[in-house]
Amino acid sequence: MSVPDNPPPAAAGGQPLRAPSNWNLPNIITVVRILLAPLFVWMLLADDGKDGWLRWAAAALFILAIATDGVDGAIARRRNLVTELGKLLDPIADKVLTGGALIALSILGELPWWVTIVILVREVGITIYRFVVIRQGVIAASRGGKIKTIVQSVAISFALVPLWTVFGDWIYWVNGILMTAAVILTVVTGIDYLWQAWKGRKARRA
Ligand SMILES: O=P(O)(O)OC[C@H](O)CO
Repeated sequence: MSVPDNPPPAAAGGQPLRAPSNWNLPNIITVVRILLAPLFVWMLLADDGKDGWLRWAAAALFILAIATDGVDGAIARRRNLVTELGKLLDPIADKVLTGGALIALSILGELPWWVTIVILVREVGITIYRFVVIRQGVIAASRGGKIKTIVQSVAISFALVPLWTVFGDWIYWVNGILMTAAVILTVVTGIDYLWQAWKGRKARRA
């Protein structure tokens, strides 16, 4: 999730207030979300992905970490704690969480590697692009990018929670449809970032 630009907070006399410190609550929440990734990946792989308590706990941890996506941004906006670091870190946290889950699912043989690779190439590519153009300001997540992350998160949650043990094998069809939607949105939104960048460059040259 990204945080929309906020006007700099102004004091009563119209003087801008000091920029918020990078080490504020929303950014700390974002860092904690990143640190949860290796933990749930380890929990998932520790028992070879078997549908025991470790699998359920790993899935619960992923859902908790990804569901707090909106929390850091909401606190940042409400308390005027929006920082450039936060805008950069937030999509990275999403990518570390979803990327970690996808790699673990592929290692377990539950998700084809090509799906993981296609998604990772797009996510890493857009992250590198953000760093390359960082001098012109951080590129916040687009609306499509936010929808993509929600669909990815739902698809990965369905793949992680061993719902087939409760509902039967038809749940694999649901997982397949969700993951297909996630891949399509991931590719389309990645192309859209590049298209917008190309249009912006062309406009600046004109
Ligand atoms: O489209 P991206 O790569 O900016 O990612 C979107 C963020 O994950 C939304 O929270």
